[in-house]
Amino acid sequence: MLHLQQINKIFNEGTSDEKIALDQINLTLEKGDFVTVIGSNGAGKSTLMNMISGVLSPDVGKIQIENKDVTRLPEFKRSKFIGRVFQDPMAGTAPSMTIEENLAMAFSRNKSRALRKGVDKNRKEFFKESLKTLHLNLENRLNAKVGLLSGGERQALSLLMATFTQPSILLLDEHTAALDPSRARLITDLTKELVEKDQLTTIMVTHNMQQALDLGNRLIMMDKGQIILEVKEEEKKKLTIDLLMKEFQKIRGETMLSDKTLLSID
Ligand SMILES: Nc1ncnc2c1ncn2[C@@H]1O[C@H](COP(=O)(O)OP(=O)(O)OP(=O)(O)O)[C@@H](O)[C@H]1O
Repeated sequence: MLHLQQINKIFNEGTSDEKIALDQINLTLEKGDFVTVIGSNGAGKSTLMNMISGVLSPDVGKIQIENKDVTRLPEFKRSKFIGRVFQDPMAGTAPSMTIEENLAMAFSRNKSRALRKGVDKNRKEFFKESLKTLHLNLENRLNAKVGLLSGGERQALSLLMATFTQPSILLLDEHTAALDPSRARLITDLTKELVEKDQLTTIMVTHNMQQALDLGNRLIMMDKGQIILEVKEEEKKKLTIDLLMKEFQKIRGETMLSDKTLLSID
């Protein structure tokens, strides 16, 4: 479904600004896997998302989506495989267009898949039915300009637009971080519902550990461009924030120890 093989990304290579953003990343997601990604600032989480969506290409390594090698496929050609929701509620929708126009735009981006589902003829009905799943009464506001919606409503719409054509991969990039707690909860619940409904293969970056534990069947922790911890299924269900913190501490402790070792060698 998604296969990342030996992905490396170095920014400003060979300069004093050199930064290894991704270091030998190997990751395979099966259909329906929902992976939450945590890690400290600068760990490489956004770079990983940009690599999968095609915003960036790897220096070394291979990316496959649905068994197709997309490593050198530009973002606009990859978009038919990918749905993405960003942190900023303003990023995923066009404010001067109506809800219906926004949905139509998202729909046509992934038309071939959607057409196969035979929904093109009854598009308006399909949009309304899809909007109902948000429980925000937006199905009765098809002609409202999206710029008039609240942040939470816009983020819910972005989530719907990213998912309703059933992308091969759904990327959620701290998509609840800019919302107040009650709206964040609403979007978290919606995410769970929409992803489970269609068994979408999903990667979600979050700084909220509880959210990382509550959602998904897998969790990865990144640090300094590497995946340093992977937890799956039953093991993930048993995880707590405390355990995660201890694990994080342990791993970072080891890292600090090796830094000290290096310093002492110097
Ligand atoms: N375009 C770029 N040019 C130079 N360095 C970059 C670029 N993008 C990212 N980096 C660096 O690569 C490293 C990984 O960055 P990335 O944004 O992927 O981290 P992150 O885990 O998403 O962090 P955060 O949680 O703070 O958003 C960081 O050290 C960052 O400064």
